[in-house]
Amino acid sequence: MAPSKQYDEGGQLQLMEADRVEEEEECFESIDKLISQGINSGDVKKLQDAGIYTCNGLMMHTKKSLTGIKGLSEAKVDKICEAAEKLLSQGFMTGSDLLIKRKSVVRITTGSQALDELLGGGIETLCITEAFGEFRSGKTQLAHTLCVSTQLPLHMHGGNGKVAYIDTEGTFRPERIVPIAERFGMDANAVLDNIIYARAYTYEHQYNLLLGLAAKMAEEPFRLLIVDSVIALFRVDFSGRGELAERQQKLAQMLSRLTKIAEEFNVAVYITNQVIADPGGGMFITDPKKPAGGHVLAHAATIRLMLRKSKGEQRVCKIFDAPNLPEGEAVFQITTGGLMDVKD
Ligand SMILES: Nc1ncnc2c1ncn2[C@@H]1O[C@H](COP(=O)(O)OP(=O)(O)OP(=O)(O)O)[C@@H](O)[C@H]1O
Repeated sequence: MAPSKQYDEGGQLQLMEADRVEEEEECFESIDKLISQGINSGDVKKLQDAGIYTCNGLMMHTKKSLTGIKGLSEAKVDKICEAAEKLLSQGFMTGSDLLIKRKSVVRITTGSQALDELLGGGIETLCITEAFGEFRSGKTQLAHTLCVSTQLPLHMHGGNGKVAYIDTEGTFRPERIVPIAERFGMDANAVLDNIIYARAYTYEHQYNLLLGLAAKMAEEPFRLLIVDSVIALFRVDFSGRGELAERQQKLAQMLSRLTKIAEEFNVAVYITNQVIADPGGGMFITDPKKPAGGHVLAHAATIRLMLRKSKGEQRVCKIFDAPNLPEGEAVFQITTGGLMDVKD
């Protein structure tokens, strides 16, 4: 479908944020800047072809993996890394500097004030937030709401950015976006145009999509990446105990990629996870279910949320694990306009 004329002329983000651009500051150094440090453009192109679009992203690769790129010798890689180090001041920083860096964290509203308060303001950029829970507990509906709220301006608790959505189960519904956008007073077509969507069919496909995203994120202001669900394809593509070690290793690689994207582009990463029966949970535990993915997922996700059904369209979110949030629960409801507070 051709984009609407209104979108051609500006787009939702530009329309809503024309007067607030000063709040945005680029959080990364483009890989092209290496040219000013004496690296030839052919070698920069090789890095881009390998999915590396920023100097920050480059520093997240080991030299071993960089020499694996066709045409880059060890000597070249050393020179490239030296040049990137000059552009970035990485290494130790003071606590105060880190506090300033943390100020760039954006918190994106979930649509429910109660849930936002539980989360300290909303879904955070620079880290991975995981939601797990049984089917119909609201994981995908939260993803849909975030697709819209991320595009709100910062003063409306949005992220003023675009959204990338990787769907492994085929549950994304663009038609759900329309009433959610209307609820926030946004133009639904523009909102849909600011979401890039890909359906993944294998875990390898899922990983390759992440590699391709770096190019897009280096060019346009993204603020949210959704992977719904992060684990489903791993559970299909690897079977049995015999393949468990390999599955966990590949899952760790994928999650490491997600963490790096979050930090490289100041993006919020929202992933959904499934629950599995926990026979070790003991007979006194009323609902012996635990998140899938084991320790690998537990370590990668910074904020882990457990969703469960309550009466009617009401759902409960519990902080399962988070470094700086107190334990607690929030009740919200799923409506046509997305997640909202429960009205008494
Ligand atoms: N338009 C709507 N209005 C109100 N509630 C809705 C609407 N669309 C979906 N829901 C509610 O959302 C629920 C589905 O939630 P969701 O798809 O987020 O579940 P999930 O946790 O992702 O589950 P799964 O693991 O099956 O993907 C439905 O059961 C329904 O109650």
